Amino acid sequence: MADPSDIHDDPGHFAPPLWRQLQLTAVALAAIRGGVSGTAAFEAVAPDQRPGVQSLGFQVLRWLGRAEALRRHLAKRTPPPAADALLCTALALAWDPQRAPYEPFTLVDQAVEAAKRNPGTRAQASFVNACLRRFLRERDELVAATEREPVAQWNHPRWWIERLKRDHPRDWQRVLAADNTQAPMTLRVNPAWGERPAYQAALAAEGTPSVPVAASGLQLLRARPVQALPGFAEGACSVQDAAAQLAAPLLLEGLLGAASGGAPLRVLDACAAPGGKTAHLLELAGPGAIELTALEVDAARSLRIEQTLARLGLSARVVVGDAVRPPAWWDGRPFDAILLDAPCTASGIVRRHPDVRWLRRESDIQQLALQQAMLLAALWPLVRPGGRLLYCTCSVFREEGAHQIDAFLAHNTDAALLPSPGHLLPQSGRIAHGVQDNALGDHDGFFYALLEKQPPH
Ligand SMILES: C[S@@+](CC[C@H](N)C(=O)[O-])C[C@H]1O[C@@H](n2cnc3c(N)ncnc32)[C@H](O)[C@@H]1O
Repeated sequence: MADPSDIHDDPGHFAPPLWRQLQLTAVALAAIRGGVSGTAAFEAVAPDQRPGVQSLGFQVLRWLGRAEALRRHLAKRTPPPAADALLCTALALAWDPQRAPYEPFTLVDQAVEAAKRNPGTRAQASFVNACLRRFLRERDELVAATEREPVAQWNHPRWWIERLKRDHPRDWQRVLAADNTQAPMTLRVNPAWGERPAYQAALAAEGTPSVPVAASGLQLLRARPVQALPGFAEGACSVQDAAAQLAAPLLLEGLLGAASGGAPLRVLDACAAPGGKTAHLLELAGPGAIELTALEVDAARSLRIEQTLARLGLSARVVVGDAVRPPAWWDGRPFDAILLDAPCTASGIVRRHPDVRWLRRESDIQQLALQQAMLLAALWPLVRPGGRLLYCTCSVFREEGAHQIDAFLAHNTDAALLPSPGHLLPQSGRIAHGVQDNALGDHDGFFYALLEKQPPH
């Protein structure tokens, strides 16, 4: 999937009339309901209109459970998809006056205008008008009537809520609440450019205050387009969530410098695109310290690794291949360290991808867990005795995290679990609110397990 850090719901500079933005937002919602990813749905919007539409769209996706519940109360029969998407768009934006981006009556007026001006919804314009005017009159009663429905209350599918209750009985409510917040923009400073305090000062000089996170990160107090960041095009920094910034140090710390005879460490990044963690491994190791292979099954996505590395002035051996089938791409020499950032449900990065919860099916978890187990089984033989494999996913579900590793350890007696973060739950705000796993403040949900291969007896 796309790099989670690519997306920021930062309102744009140019804004077309609100009715047009609502139309485009509803089109994106209809596409997502049809199975298109949020990234693709918003990329289909013209570039000058995209920031505003994406900002509205993210808000709609965060409150879609509530909007759909309200729509069911307002209309017994589901209207045609285009009209339903527009109705739900307006309801998601207007249901809570505290969070509404415009006055609710303005949103209603403009949604009706949007319905009238689109030939695909014109026939339902008076129906949309009637539903939304009734919503304005009876808002408090309608909202109260939906309050007891978990999907309306938490804005996640029912199965997701149940799964979180089971997986994180103490923290499920906090995780769901965090999922519905807007994630901050977090950067990783490239040490080849300079020290973190120097980059923080450069940002501050341009009016962007920030706070340090993780070992080399900065959390911006106000998001900015990446091209406006000082030195971005020249590789001064990368956009990467604080939890994702743990991967490279976890894998390399203790190994760097301890390698045999000063030879570079042989490192494999097995699921590498778009290359965020590949680049961090190279930055952390410094020139010549590691010999890195970045493997990616998707040829088109592998180009993004090349682009990431070129911008940062780094280099690796980028290989298109399937990690489950090493004979096709492996030279037979064991690796000192392998990063397995496995494909997963992405249930930990819902703040940055609010569409994910609506696109996933519960059966995806099992399917992805099977893929992850196959990747682990295929890559473990490639680790040298005494070497390491770091398994990670951006998922909060235990089947893709702790349960996966428990099963792996039960079947691989030569594997030992080194001290690892385990499940990091997504959290918004700088202050830890008692989610015990978290020590970083504000970050996405991740799972990390660092495995060491025991030398043969
Ligand atoms: C979670 S993303 C990796 C993100 C990346 N590590 C980063 O930090 O920028 C998972 C990647 O694994 C790739 N992938 C999935 N199955 C694979 C396989 N069997 N072999 C190699 N790559 C695979 C996907 O195409 C996707 O690009």
